[in-house]
Amino acid sequence: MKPAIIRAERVEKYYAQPSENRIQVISPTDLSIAEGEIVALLGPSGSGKSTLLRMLTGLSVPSAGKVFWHEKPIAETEINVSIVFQNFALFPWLTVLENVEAPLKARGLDPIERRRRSKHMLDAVGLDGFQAAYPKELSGGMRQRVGFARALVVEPEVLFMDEPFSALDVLTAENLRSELLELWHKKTIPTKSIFLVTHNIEEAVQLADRIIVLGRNPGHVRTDFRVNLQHPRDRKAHAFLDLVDYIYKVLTQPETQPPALPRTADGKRVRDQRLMSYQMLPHARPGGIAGLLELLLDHNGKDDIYRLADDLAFEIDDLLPIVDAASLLGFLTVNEGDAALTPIGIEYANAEILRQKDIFREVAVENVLLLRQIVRAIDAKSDHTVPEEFFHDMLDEQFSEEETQRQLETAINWGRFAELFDFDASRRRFTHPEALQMPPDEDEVVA
Ligand SMILES: Nc1ncnc2c1ncn2[C@@H]1O[C@H](COP(=O)(O)OP(=O)(O)OP(=O)(O)O)[C@@H](O)[C@H]1O
Repeated sequence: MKPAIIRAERVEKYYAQPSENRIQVISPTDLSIAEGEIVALLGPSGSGKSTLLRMLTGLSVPSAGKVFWHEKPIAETEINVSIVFQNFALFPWLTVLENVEAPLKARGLDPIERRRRSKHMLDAVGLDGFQAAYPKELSGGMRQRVGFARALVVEPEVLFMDEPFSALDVLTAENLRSELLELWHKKTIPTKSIFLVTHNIEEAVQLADRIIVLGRNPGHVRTDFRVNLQHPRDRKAHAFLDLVDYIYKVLTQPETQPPALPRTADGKRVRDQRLMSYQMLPHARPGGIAGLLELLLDHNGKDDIYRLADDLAFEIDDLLPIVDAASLLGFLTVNEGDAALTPIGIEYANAEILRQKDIFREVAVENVLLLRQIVRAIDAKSDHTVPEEFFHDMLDEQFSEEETQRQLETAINWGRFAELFDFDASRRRFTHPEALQMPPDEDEVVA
């Protein structure tokens, strides 16, 4: 095996919370990127893909562990990487040519040389003739070509890409992917390795020599394997589909053997989200859950999750939260990448909307601690209202601020659908579902 260009040794990332606790985003992880390979990093939303990319590129300092560039600590050496972002991240006030020249200017290259190199790179990505255009005049696909040209013009040893094709339409993305592969295989670019973060399984199998799949809570490597398929890869070939299916299985299979609970260097308590008192609610809407169950019913109550995603033209990131939510509520079970309806799931899929609400209410209270607590708190209060802040403060012991907001949004959404409670957005209070509109506070009354 070729020597590593970048090597991460037991890197981890955690974030401090207002309390003593810390949120562990990445548990201690070893990972290396070697010369000559395209590595794809897959994983569900929130598994820490971007966080890992940022640590490998030196953009973010690990909370513990080390990252080496050619075996030297990354902070102590000059590294040669560039990153292509999902949202292009171009400078809108600069022309296409000036955007591509920008990193060379930052590296102090003289104007003639930087213009020569930039024009050459614009030609290579098919943008000759667009040098004087501004980003806003270009389509998404063209903008991302500029993104590629700007990343490649510095001749990075490792090219990092964070979901570079996901903001593009299917055909444009396909086109750019094959052009990138061509540049790579024909060695038009001197880049020695490519590291791609994606949530698109087929994209990973199409491009990568090696695929790493992350799991969540906290982020950790679930599998890391080589893809030994010849290029160009045939998406319909058995070997291709087998790999796609395998990755789906890994992503949908519950992890029965959790890795050891991490410890921080200074001995502070690190929370493992698996051991939290609140389970993380998957962000799915009741309508989406019902849609999935109905589709499964049409498929005789059981099907491969990969096939379901294909039927729905969903990407795994869109489908997984719905599958997770349906599983949490007891509507289906997941085994070896297959989802199967449970008896209550079958009843739900066949029911009319009012009966669906009744069933949802029962299973939600039974299975979701947060909803149970909200209902109990409303019942216990004489005015039958509870401030959102109360639950916010409990949740943010365990989740980031952003995730706390998302958890509350999902709880409100589910609670409203099941008519367990209502939410008064102006007062930020949970209320009884049949509560009469409260009169405004006296000081809010305008005389
Ligand atoms: N500053 C922060 N403070 C607390 N938690 C954070 C912070 N930044 C990120 N996180 C958490 O880290 C986790 C991993 O985030 P990250 O963006 O790396 O995941 P991802 O796999 O790239 O997700 P996606 O596919 O949705 O982009 C998330 O749960 C996120 O809420």
